[in-house]
Amino acid sequence: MKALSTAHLSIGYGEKIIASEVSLALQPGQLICLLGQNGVGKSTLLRTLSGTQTPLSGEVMIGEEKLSNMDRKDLAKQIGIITTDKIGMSNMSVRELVALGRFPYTNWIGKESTEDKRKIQESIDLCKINYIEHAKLGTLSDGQFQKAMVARALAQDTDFILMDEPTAHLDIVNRIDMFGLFAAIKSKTQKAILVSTHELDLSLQFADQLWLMDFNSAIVSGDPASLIQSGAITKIFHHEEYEIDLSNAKSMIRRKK
Ligand SMILES: Nc1ncnc2c1ncn2[C@@H]1O[C@H](COP(=O)(O)OP(=O)(O)OP(=O)(O)O)[C@@H](O)[C@H]1O
Repeated sequence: MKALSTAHLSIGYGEKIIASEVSLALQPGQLICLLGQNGVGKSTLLRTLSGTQTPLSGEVMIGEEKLSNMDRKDLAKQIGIITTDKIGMSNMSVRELVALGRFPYTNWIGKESTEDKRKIQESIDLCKINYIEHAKLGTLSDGQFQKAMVARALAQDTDFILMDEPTAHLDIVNRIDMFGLFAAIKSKTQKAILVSTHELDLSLQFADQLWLMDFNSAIVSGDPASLIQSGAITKIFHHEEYEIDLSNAKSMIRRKK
């Protein structure tokens, strides 16, 4: 499996540059959390890495191949993206949503092959949503819906899964559950997962690497322990009156004995 990487990448909108000279790589089997304050550009970076937004300059690549040279269907076989957009298909069942992940593989009639059926079932099993397989999307809780969206991305069977704030609106139990799911997917499938999130404590606990975005600064990457030690994390969440105490951050959540 190849890496998703960037070279001399600038991201933004027209004259508005959000980040430039971005040099990052997402490797197979890695769970990376992208952290930063509201409005710093996390969604913009995720969209650009997924090929849904055009870079201002520079390139995003899979191995040696430029995303800009790939057609949409090939790209959809390599990168899956889950955004916070609520899809307006409340009458669709969970299984039907997951099956949508197979769209880059199905033929023009859209008929499911044995392989499609197997991938759909595997994804539903891994996300442990069998009990709501036939439920309509409109009847799901936010947590159930998010898991169904992850299952859809899994069914798409891409090497890279990018997620934009997948735990927004979830309670603490479901947030832990989601991050546990990402870790399980990573270990079982060796897929590369990039999650944009505001969950600092869970990111420190579960991520192999963090990418830290700050205004008017280069994106900093590294493993959680070294970024705590270097002060890089407290720097991006600076506040005039408060400071983040990370001395116990990694021990907030513990696996039960
Ligand atoms: N379509 C757009 N056109 C112009 N500017 C935009 C557009 N979308 C976002 N922006 C701006 O780009 C900047 C980065 O936005 P982005 O949504 O990437 O931030 P974010 O880090 O994901 O924020 P949050 O944590 O609040 O979701 C913001 O200043 C935002 O206003």
